[in-house]
Formats: sequence, C-alpha cells, structure tokens
Amino acid sequence: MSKRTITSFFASRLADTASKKPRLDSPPDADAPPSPPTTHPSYPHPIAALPTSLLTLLDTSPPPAPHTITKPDLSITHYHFFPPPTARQLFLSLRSSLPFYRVTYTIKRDSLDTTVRTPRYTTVFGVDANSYFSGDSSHDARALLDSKTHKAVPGDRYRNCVCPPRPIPGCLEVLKNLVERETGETFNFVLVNYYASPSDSIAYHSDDEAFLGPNPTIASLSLGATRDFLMKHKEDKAQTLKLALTNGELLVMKGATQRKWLHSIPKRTATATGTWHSGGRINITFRNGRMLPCTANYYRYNVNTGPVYRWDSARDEMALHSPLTSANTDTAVSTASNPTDPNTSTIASTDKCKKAEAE
Ligand SMILES: O=C(O)CCC(=O)C(=O)O
Ligand SMILES: [Fe+2]
Repeated sequence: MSKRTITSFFASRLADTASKKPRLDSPPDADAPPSPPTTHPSYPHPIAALPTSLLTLLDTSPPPAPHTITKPDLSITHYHFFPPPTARQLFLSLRSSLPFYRVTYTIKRDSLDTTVRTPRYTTVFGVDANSYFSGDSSHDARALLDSKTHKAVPGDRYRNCVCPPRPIPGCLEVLKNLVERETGETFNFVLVNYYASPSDSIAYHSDDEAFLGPNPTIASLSLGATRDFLMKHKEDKAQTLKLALTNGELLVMKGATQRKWLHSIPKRTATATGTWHSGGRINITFRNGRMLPCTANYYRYNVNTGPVYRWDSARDEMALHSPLTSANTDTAVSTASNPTDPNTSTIASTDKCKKAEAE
C-alpha cells in the first residue's frame, strides 16, 4: 500500500504538471527507430512495442485531476488518464499486438463437472512477489529469479501453472510505469480483458483473493468503447454505484473496496449501448500478487490451455492464431494439480469459482 498521503500525492502531481516533467522514465527520442518487439520463450509470438509517436504522446499528456467517490467502505479515485485520441491509438496498438484467449474451464457445481466459458477475451503477464524476471523487456531470454536469493527459481516452483509465467512485455511495462508513478503503488501483474461486443461481460465479483493480501489496490485502465461498470455493497443492498467507463479513464480501487463491494461489466444489447462503437473495449488491471498461488490462478483463468487469438485486421475481428493443439479445457490442470501443494490455492479457486458461477 502507498505510504504517501493524499496531500503529498496531489502536491507531486501538481508539481509534475507545472514543470511539464516527462511522464516516462526514459522519454522517447522522436528520431529513434521503433523499438523491436518483446520476445520471450513463454510467448506464443513476439509482442510489438508501442510506436515511438505514441510513446511521445504518452510522455507529454499530463492527466487531469483525479476525482474521488464517497460511499461507505469504498475508496475509488478515477481520472481521464490519457486524452481520448491517445487512448484510441493505445487501444488499436494493444488489440493488434497482444495474444488473447477465450478461456474455458471446468468447476464442480452440485458435485457435477460444469464447463464455464469466459464471456470475453483475456490475457495475463507477470509473476508473484516470490519471483521476478531478470533484465528488462529489451532482453529476450529473461530468466525467472527468486526474489530473496536472486538465483534461478527452483524448477518445481510453478509446476502447477498451466504455462510458464510470462514477463510483462514492453508495451504494457510502459503503462505499468505510468500507473505506478501516478498511484505510488507497485504492481507485478497486468491482466487484460478484451470485450469484443456488448454481450461480452464480467459477472459480479470482487478481486479479494487471499493471495493479493488484505485491502489490495487495483488500478484499472479503460480503452476503447464505453461500458457500464456496476458496483454493489456486499451487505448494504441500498448501496450501489454505476460508472460509465470511457476511453482513457483510470480507476484506482483501494482499501476495503474489494472486501466490501462487488463489481461487474454487465452484458448489453447493441441497441441499448448508445455509446458503443465497433472495435470493442480493452480493460487493463494492474495488481500486486503477493503469494505463490496467485501465479497459477491468474494463468489458469486468463490463459489456460486453449488456442491463441490475435487481431485480424483484414477480417476486423479476433481470429485463431494457433491450431487447436489441446482441448480448451483445464483437464490437464486438474490432473497436474496437487491439492496438498501450497501452489494450489483452494481459497483462490473458490473465490474465482464464485465469480465463474454467474458467468
Ligand atoms: O473491465 C473492467 O472494467 C473490469 C474488469 C474486472 O473487474 C476484472 O478483470 O477483474
Ligand atoms: Fe474485477
């Protein structure tokens, strides 16, 4: 959690804006050739860097003042983090560069195996606080190191993970750095949702898994189409909130918010979504996973064993990138999981299954 007070937070923001201090740690050189894509053995394909012209826009656009929302047990700050034209370019760039998944998994419901199809595209990068990747996104053979010993992680540490953890690619690292600078927090996971149509959604849930620690801070960036973000208090049914999240908006949820409130992006019909425009919406959440089970959980529910989708600009839609090599179920995971292993979090799975049941 940030140790900065609200006053110092605003003071540093105002000072940054007043001095037109660059927002990026290494401001782009306008004449520099575009950065190469980020590559890593754990990626299904190289992930393109953001164009230099876009990095310049990100670097020079100071965010306007944050707004706070006052409700019981709620700590939310939101602001227009990027101007809409910049956010639109970011949306187009990330939609075409990232690998996405349409995850399917099985859960036990009334002791029967039930298949859940996640109603949106997802992807995830990062690793929990016990490990980190050597080097930076310009290195293509980044090794997973132990946070205490700084040596290679024991080979079996992520054996329950559906795939090896993936380092955060350059295009998302840039955004993480900007959000960290703004919030005073640090994050080690970047989760991405792509809502291709108004019927893509996320059911009511809270991101309160034990592996995030108590009172987690979650920063959430919206790019592309406007979608309604609904919130309701877990106990006081009279307490509800509806925000229309627009292109370039950043929402920072803190304190008791996850413990006391649920949130969702409900399905909408195309006609009811007056502000919908074709192309969909990307949501990026920045999180700090403190405990080992976080990694297996996030890769299971956001990548899993199914095929990769990539944006097909000719067809103007997501298209299968890789042939289906294994069934898009988590059978492999269930058989690989060892319930007595601390990597297999029953708390986490239970939390996520609650989310899944309504999807
Ligand atoms: O798309 C959004 O704004 C919310 C996504 C979300 O709640 C999540 O990924 O946990
Ligand atoms: Fe969430």
